[in-house]
Amino acid sequence: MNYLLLIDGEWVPAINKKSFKVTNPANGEVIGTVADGSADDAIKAIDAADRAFPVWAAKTAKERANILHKACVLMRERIDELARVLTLEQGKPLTEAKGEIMYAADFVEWYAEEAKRIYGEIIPASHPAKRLMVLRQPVGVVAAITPWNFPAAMITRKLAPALAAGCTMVIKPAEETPLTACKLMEIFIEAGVPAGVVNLVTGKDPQAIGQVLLSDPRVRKVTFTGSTEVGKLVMRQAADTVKKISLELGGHAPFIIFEDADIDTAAEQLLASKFRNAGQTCICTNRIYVHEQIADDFVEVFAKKVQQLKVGDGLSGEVDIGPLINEQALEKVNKHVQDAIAKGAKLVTGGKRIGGHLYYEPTVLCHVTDEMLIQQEETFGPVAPIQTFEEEKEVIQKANHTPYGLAAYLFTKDLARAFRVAEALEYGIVGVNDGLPSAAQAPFGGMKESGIGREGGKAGIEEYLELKYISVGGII
Ligand SMILES: NC(=O)c1ccc[n+]([C@@H]2O[C@H](COP(=O)([O-])OP(=O)(O)OC[C@H]3O[C@@H](n4cnc5c(N)ncnc54)[C@H](O)[C@@H]3O)[C@@H](O)[C@H]2O)c1
Ligand SMILES: O=C[C@H](O)CS(=O)(=O)O
Repeated sequence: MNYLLLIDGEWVPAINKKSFKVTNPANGEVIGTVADGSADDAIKAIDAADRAFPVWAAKTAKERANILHKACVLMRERIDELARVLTLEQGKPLTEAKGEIMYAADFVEWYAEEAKRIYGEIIPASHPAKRLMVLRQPVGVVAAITPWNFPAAMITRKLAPALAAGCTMVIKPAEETPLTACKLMEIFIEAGVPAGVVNLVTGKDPQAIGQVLLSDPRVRKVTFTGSTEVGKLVMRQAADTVKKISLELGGHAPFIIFEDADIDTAAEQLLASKFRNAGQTCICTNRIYVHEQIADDFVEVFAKKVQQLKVGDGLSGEVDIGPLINEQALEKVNKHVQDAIAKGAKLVTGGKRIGGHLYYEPTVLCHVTDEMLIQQEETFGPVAPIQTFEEEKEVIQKANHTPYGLAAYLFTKDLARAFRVAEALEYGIVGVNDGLPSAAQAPFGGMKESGIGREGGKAGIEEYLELKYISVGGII
């Protein structure tokens, strides 16, 4: 697979004619090459998006919706091809990759429908000769910067509402997973997206491309998904031209299991929340709080399930956990495990690298304390650190004691406690007896240093719209 940049409806080489290799994290093999775009290519892409904006914005909602519906159909028809490329470059098991493609297509379907419901308002005037109204209009050219862990869904979660609203877009995908982005562009072109409406600038140097996307005054909106560290940098750079901004950043999810919870259900849901994508999702559980009354039983049940997990190449059949994305990621995971053990945690299962490549054993630690790095930093790997608690108020304080505020989980059969605790948790997403809350029709996003804005659901399209208030006088 060898791809170029998509600019103004054409696949073109980078101006510097450079390209870079894409490798399979399961074995290090080269699986393709893509253009190594730079600042000059980003400028050309913005030129194209700027030219295309008035024409795309002038299309009817139905015309935009029809194209999005077609793209969704094509994604679902090509799920096997898309999922295989996604697993090859990102590493997740094929079943998870297919799940991601379905999830990504759901955003396209949802916003194909929402495109036709961008309603305005008529406001009762306080003067008889006036008429007050509000229009919702597309923001304009959007820059999208996306991460490697969900290379399809993190693009369509932005592209679909932006196109539905009438915006045009320049996308810079993660350098680790550009091929899925290229495949998606082929689909949107085939679905009928006109030249220049969506542009793709791949590159090994995100800073050079980002610098242009974040400073060009023609870009009126930046939507970023990635680490909190880079998100802060993006926010600073976007401030100089006062761009609208959406940030979907890091998380550090607490998973609270009360004494009345069903142990097997909580263990199954924790397995899903913790080990999906080898623990490389922004809403993966990162801290586990089990009530002291059930802690021993829970750890025994959970550890047995973890030991059943199969680790290997995501393309090789029945695998539950694929490789981590790169050496740095694996080193961080191992650092968290070794730090915890050095500070008194007990290793229940796992705890080491497997073989010569980027595989790490699914790991459970108990007797974890707040002083350990794993309780403070986003691990982004297959490690489940467990500590106990006694009182509801205590565990809520612990759960909220973090700069992050993306997702949290609680398990109880007590309805009053479910609402009391869910309302007290300082997180944008709360799973109550549910370890997998994400859905295209729901608003996804965080509080505090986990982000600004929401993606998905009704809220997700507002990020790409400007409200215009029109006051008409002299109507006698
Ligand atoms: N909240 C969410 O919805 C969500 C979803 C997925 C991932 N994430 C978070 O993303 C992180 C993992 O993804 P990642 O490793 O790709 O994050 P990252 O911040 O390293 O990179 C994200 C994107 O930013 C680009 N980038 C990096 N430095 C840049 C710069 N100086 N200027 C412009 N762009 C730059 C990268 O090339 C990539 O496209 C985790 O923290 C995870 O929690 C959050
Ligand atoms: O990692 C970030 C994704 O947003 C996770 S999810 O697939 O949306 O739950």
